[in-house]
Amino acid sequence: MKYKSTRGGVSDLNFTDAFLMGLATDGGLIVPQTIPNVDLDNLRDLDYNNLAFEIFRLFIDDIPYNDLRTLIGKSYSTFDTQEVTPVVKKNGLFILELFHGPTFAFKDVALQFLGNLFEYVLKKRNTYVNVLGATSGDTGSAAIYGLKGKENINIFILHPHNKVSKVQELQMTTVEDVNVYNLAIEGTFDDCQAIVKSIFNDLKFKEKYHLAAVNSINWARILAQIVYYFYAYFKSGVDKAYFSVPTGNFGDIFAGYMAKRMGLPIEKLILATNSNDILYRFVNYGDYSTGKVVKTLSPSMDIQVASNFERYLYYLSDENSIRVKELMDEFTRTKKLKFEGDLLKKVQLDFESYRAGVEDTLATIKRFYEETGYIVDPHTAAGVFAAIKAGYRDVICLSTAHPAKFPDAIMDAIGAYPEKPRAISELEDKNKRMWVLGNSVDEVKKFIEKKLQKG
Ligand SMILES: Cc1ncc(COP(=O)(O)O)c(C=O)c1O
Ligand SMILES: N[C@@H](CCOP(=O)(O)O)C(=O)O
Repeated sequence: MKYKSTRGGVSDLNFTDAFLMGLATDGGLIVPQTIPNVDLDNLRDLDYNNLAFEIFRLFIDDIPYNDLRTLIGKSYSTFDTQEVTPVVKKNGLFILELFHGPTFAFKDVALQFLGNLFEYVLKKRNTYVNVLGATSGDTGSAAIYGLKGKENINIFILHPHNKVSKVQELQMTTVEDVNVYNLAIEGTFDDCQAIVKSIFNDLKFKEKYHLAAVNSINWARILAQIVYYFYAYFKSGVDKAYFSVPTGNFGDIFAGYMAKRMGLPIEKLILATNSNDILYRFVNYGDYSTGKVVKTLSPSMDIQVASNFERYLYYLSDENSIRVKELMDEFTRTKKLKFEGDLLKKVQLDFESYRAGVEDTLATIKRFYEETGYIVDPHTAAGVFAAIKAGYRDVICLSTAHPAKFPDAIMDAIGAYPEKPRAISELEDKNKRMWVLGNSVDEVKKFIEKKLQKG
């Protein structure tokens, strides 16, 4: 399998080079040059690790199979269930529980693998990386847990200061390994993501400091997330699948789109947003224009500019890189894109979208709890809200985080705190380490330079 950029300036990369490149050097996102088709019958009865192996090997042909199996086994041995992503049925909905990893959010599924993959690749190539990432709360902790203490890796994670949940902040800032740097930026997640992309686009700086990516701009993230769509489809036993996906950066739902393109019978991808509704407006009205980021009960989805939108745009434009580049340049200039007619109809064949405001989120947590005794976190609640609105039978809702990461929202909804896993309750007593920086590319660059020169 070879990889190329959505903007056409990079092509014929093998998987490992695509993985290390992260953001393509022409500013685009990396995609596979072809999309493999799967034979569902060969995958149907596999356990999670074997399913992951069968899917990964369609996209990775430069890592020996035995090593790939070992990496997968090591990555998912840290989950609290062998199923890795179990599926439970509640009130006519399937809940795909993606929060059984070390940081209790779906990001662990990919980032446990990426941590081990970095370690493996760096050893093979006898080199090092400095990982740079942006987080609205969950990617940061999952990446830190995936990479902390690993040799030849430093990790710099930017989060919006005071805009992530208390538990999310503690998960990131209580890790004391010397290779971990938490930077709290005086801005929004969009600002953090823009700083990170701007630094990656400074190719001299990127090369000089061996920068690498852990956000979903890295193709390996998407790849690892494709697996659980297959897993949930087989576990649920549905014939045609409807997936409801709480969405912010468009990475998770894009993995579902890829699964569909690989032959998984997905009838519809239901895209759930919170009040930061740019993707809801895109799907329903063809209006992809940025608004102001607002703070909600689901902070990890408090995003306007969705990183992976460009990957979808590439397929929506029939893999026309010139068109993608034109559209992305227009978006950079005007902060808006408009889609109409047949193009919008094409979007609506794949997706439908609903927006859960604060009251919808609270009411969904409450109602679902009263009817089933099961507590969903505020992000999952947006997906459950959307699934109920859509009204299809047997929708599979991606449960992207454990409710204990957002105890205050749960208290507001049901009048009680969710049970805390020990790893979360222990956080309060630990030492914290973070640096508060302005919303400035230069400040972040200077910070990185200073820390790396010292080290
Ligand atoms: C708990 C949770 N749910 C949903 C999302 C949205 O996922 P994506 O950004 O892949 O659209 C995020 C952030 O990525 C998250 O942390
Ligand atoms: N919601 C995410 C934002 C970053 O998304 P990513 O999937 O591109 O890493 C978070 O929790 O950090």
